[in-house]
Amino acid sequence: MAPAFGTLRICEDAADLAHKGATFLCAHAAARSERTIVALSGGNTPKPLYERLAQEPAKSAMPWDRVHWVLGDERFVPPSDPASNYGMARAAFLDHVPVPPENVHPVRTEGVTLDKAAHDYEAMLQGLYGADTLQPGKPLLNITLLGLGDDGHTASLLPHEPVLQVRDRWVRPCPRAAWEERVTLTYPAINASEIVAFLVSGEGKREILDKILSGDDSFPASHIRAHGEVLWFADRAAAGRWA
Ligand SMILES: O=C1O[C@H](COP(=O)(O)O)[C@@H](O)[C@H](O)[C@H]1O
Repeated sequence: MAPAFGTLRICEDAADLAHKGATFLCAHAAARSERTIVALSGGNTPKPLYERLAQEPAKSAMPWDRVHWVLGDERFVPPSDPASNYGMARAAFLDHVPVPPENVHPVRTEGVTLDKAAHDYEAMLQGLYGADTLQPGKPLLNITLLGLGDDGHTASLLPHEPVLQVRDRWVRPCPRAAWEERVTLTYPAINASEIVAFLVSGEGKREILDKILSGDDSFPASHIRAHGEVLWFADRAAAGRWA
């Protein structure tokens, strides 16, 4: 049985998922002679993968000087807050690797309004892209890592939120999110990725992953696509009958 979209990469467990994800990221970036832009996901699942990036062999394999790191979404809290996606990525790997500071692009969450944070992040992405309009065939992001919430959300594309309807902006604030305020990349921005890699781990994600792979299109994550390929890195606990 083939997934409704994308390709499954089955991993034995969470540790194997972190290993395979980090290996994939390093290999892809190392194979490119030009700049690679990686969008990081937040939440709990990617942390072990990020920690791998700060360890050998990934630390030496990653061409740090030509990889840029952006956030797929961010909680509107200071980096020191445990909920901060940037704070988590820093603690897990960015503070421990030879990445040039100008290659790291956090969402500003202090001293600005939520709207301005989203506006400025969009402007930053447009600067990286070199245009304020997405061009057919020219990806905005090279690799976008995404998680999968048990409600089917991904990035901060939360079920029933107005941001799901946005087609003309790359970054939007999420003022009415179910949890804390957030900033998120929109469908047009995420779907302008060369590769999207979902990271899905644990039995708690089995039901939602099964629904999405089976073609249920009622969830935010069901509408993610890529210029190139969508990969599902899923451990056996999450993949269930798909493994
Ligand atoms: O893509 C994402 O997905 C997660 C789901 O997180 P997890 O903790 O269940 O792995 C989401 O909340 C996060 O902000 C986002 O980047």
